[in-house]
Amino acid sequence: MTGIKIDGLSKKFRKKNVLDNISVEFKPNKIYGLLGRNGAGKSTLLNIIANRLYADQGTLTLDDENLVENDSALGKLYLMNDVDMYNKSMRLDKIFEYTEQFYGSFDYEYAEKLAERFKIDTHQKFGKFSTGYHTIAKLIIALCVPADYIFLDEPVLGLDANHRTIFYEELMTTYSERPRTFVVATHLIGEITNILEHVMIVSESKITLDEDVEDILAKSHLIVGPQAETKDYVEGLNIVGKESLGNLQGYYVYGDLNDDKILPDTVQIERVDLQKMFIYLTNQGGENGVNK
Ligand SMILES: Nc1ncnc2c1ncn2[C@@H]1O[C@H](COP(=O)(O)OP(=O)(O)OP(=O)(O)O)[C@@H](O)[C@H]1O
Repeated sequence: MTGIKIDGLSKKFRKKNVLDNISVEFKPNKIYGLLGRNGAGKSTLLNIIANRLYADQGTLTLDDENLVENDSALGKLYLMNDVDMYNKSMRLDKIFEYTEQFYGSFDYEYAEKLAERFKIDTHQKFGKFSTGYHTIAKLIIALCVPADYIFLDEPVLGLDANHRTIFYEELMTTYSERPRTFVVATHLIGEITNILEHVMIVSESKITLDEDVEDILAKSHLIVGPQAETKDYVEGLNIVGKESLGNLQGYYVYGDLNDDKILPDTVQIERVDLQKMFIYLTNQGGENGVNK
């Protein structure tokens, strides 16, 4: 099992490069975050993987098999996004059956448990759900299909705080009970941070970060102290963000610190809030991309 491999993928809309020569891998049994600002190209990438759009260039494979127009490989993945694949007049429980026909099985027991937790009526017609319940209906399907690669494009849009919490809890539970790969694309970094194992950032048509969260943490530093000394200490380092903390200045640095420089007594290296680091790294990209 080698996972999904994307090599040299490019996509233009009219003359605009949306994805430019991207190479990434999604390995089995891992939770990925695909982060990036609005319009960065996250949905385009997921749509290409799921064959809903075609790339201009590049190769896509799943366990070394070509993923383009290959039903057996496509049956191993599922994409949930804002496009509705279902007839509005179909009841949710009928959609479960329809999904089973396509994917070969469906976890009805878990779907029922999720329906109870979210308090959704599975006899309701798909087109009759409120915005939040519409998303919940699609999330239940995504968590109950037997696919090995589940892509969730902005999965919590329209959900209230309580429903978002249930979703994150259930994602973790189902992942531990039946490991598979989840790729969560979002520009709302906040609450998702704690459940990610690997993060990719899309910015200006490139992947500007592709690392395990553990490694990102090891490379992330917050240097805090009086303005002049701190500025002097961080000079030449890869500063990705800056904030004032009362009379003190904080610099978010991604990458190695300078071992040859002595840290002044007044300056400290503090624990980084990962959520903030992702926001800075996501906003950066382009010329100052962290991998450049
Ligand atoms: N069918 C299309 N025709 C023309 N341009 C498109 C099309 N789909 C996407 N784009 C453009 O491609 C770029 C990337 O869009 P995409 O939806 O992939 O971004 P995203 O990262 O998913 O953004 P968001 O977080 O806002 O959903 C945007 O500039 C968008 O306007």
